[in-house]
Amino acid sequence: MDPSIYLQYSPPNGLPQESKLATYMNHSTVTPTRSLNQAMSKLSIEASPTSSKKPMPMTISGHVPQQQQLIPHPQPPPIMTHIPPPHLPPQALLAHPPPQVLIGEFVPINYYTHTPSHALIQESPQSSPPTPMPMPMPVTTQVHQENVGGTTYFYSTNADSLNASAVMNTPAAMGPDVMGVGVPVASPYASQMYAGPTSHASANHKSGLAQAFYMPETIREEIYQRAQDVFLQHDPMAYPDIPEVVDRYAELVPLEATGAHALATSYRATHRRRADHVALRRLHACVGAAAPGRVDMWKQLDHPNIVRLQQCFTTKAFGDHSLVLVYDYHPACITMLNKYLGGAGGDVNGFMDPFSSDPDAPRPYTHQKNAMLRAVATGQLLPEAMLWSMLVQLTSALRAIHSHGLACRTLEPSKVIVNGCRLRISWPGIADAMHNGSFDVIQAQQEDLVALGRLILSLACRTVHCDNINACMDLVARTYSMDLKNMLMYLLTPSPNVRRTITDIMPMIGARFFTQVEALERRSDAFEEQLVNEIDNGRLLRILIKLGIINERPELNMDTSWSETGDRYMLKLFRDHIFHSVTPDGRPWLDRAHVAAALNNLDGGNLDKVELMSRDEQSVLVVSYAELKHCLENAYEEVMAAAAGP
Ligand SMILES: Nc1ncnc2c1ncn2[C@@H]1O[C@H](COP(=O)(O)OP(=O)(O)OP(=O)(O)O)[C@@H](O)[C@H]1O
Repeated sequence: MDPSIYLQYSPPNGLPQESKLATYMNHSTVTPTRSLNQAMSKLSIEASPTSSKKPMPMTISGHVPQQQQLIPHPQPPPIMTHIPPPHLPPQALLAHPPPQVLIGEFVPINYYTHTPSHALIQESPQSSPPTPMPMPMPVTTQVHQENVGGTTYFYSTNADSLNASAVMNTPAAMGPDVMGVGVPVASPYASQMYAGPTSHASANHKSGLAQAFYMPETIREEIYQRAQDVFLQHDPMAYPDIPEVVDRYAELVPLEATGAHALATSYRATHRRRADHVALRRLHACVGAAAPGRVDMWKQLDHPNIVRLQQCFTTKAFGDHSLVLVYDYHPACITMLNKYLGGAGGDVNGFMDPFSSDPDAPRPYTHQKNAMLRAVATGQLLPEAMLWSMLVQLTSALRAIHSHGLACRTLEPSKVIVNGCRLRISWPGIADAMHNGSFDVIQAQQEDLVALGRLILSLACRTVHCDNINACMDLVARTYSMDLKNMLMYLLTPSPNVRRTITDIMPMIGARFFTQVEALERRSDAFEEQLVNEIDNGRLLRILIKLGIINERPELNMDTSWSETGDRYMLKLFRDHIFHSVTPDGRPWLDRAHVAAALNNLDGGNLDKVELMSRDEQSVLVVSYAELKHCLENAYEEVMAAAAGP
């Protein structure tokens, strides 16, 4: 706008020419998008409809507020107090999580506590997702101002905006229900609006709408634990014998304490170029080369219940002729032995090794029986559903291995790792890498089935000392179903004349496959829902980044007042509105729902109005989020253009 036009008008409570607000009103409406420019040309300017208000011709991207918005505020707020627009619920980004209930580790049916849906409605009646609005066109408009109790209010008015509002209220814009023809109308801004929680998530699993916005504690804990594991710093001086670099890998950290005469050692390492983590299994002084054919077959095997073998190489970096196998690294995993069987001691009750030199140590049979009875008495036996879940996962892994013409040969509690409710066979292919001689694969596969039976029996009795099969089966029969007992009997009693296959036990698992599938579906629902929230959080973060880049920028293109004038001044006031609002008695008003709602409205660029008060509390500007979004886009484009250079 030509400043002379502005100077012609000097209202009694008008803005001084150098006012920052005036610089906003003077701002250019050149929009960053071509379509908006084209739309602008179709719009016309109309005179102010209300004679009581003083027209100030200016160019502003905005819309005529509804009639009631033009009526002066009867009691203008004496201080900067903003009432939060109640349209949108807060996002997960912005608050501490409420407590969650962990339900079932292996059968993760429910990640949330249940609450009837009426509770949700009471808690936050205005939490429905906003109606996406069409993008306002930058139009030449008129601004009215009025002074109420010493505060000047500015409104933009324009007949075209009224038309825009009218368009908003057409049946087509209101969606299929209003139109009554069932034709959904897609909003071009749907991707920018928070869609709210899904009905199945909020109605079935949560104890309040607030929980819809925060990640369930179980998921958060799992993810934090993994991150913690990955970012754990190790002192390189603590492992002086470990080489700095082994082949393409560096930063080796032992995964376990090993004795001086260990035959194998495991490390976490980092790929020097890709920077991702891997798990290395080093076989000490392994002179014979690995059987290349079978190791290659293991590399082909990609299964969710088997740790993937990436490569295998020999090295002298450790001072001997070591064979190193490289596997995918699964952070924060724990061996089944440590998790369910009490670690190296071998049972969950922490009894001593029955073969120890201690004369008071219980003898194997007594020890075994005591361990089992103690587990029953103290309620430490695992739920049957969990055992079936493990059986399904391990059976699935063995099925993949056997169908590749391989045999596991190392299925034991210390060679299965657990991550949450996922089991994986760890260090697969080690036996084939160590012994390159030929062996009977069919026989080895039969032994895998027995090993599977022993593993499940150990878990059922919560002890690795399962040599007395009869006593163990007794316990299983007393505690678990006949189906489980029959399955274990089948696995543990090989018949020399009958060749069994892993598929033979599938009918014995039967409908429990469905239970497992349902549990996984529920788990994936829970994760998907969190993903939706995180996508929205990312959107809010991006808009915050844009605001941060613009607000308080010391200078742009040698203009030191850039961030304080024009569009940027509006954004500064908006930043105050979001983050620096105060209560009527002057205390900071900290409402994260307000922050999230304001950012969502800004991102959506809808036509709702927001009152922005200048810091001297002399003026209040009533603008739509659409205008603010326009200001944001303009200012950000300016910064980007400056960053790109001439
Ligand atoms: N792929 C993997 N990713 C991350 N950690 C793993 C992986 N495989 C195994 N681990 C972890 O490495 C550690 C050592 O595993 P390892 O199999 O060497 O255990 P172990 O009981 O000491 O067996 P062994 O006596 O045969 O060495 C365990 O804590 C296990 O959780």
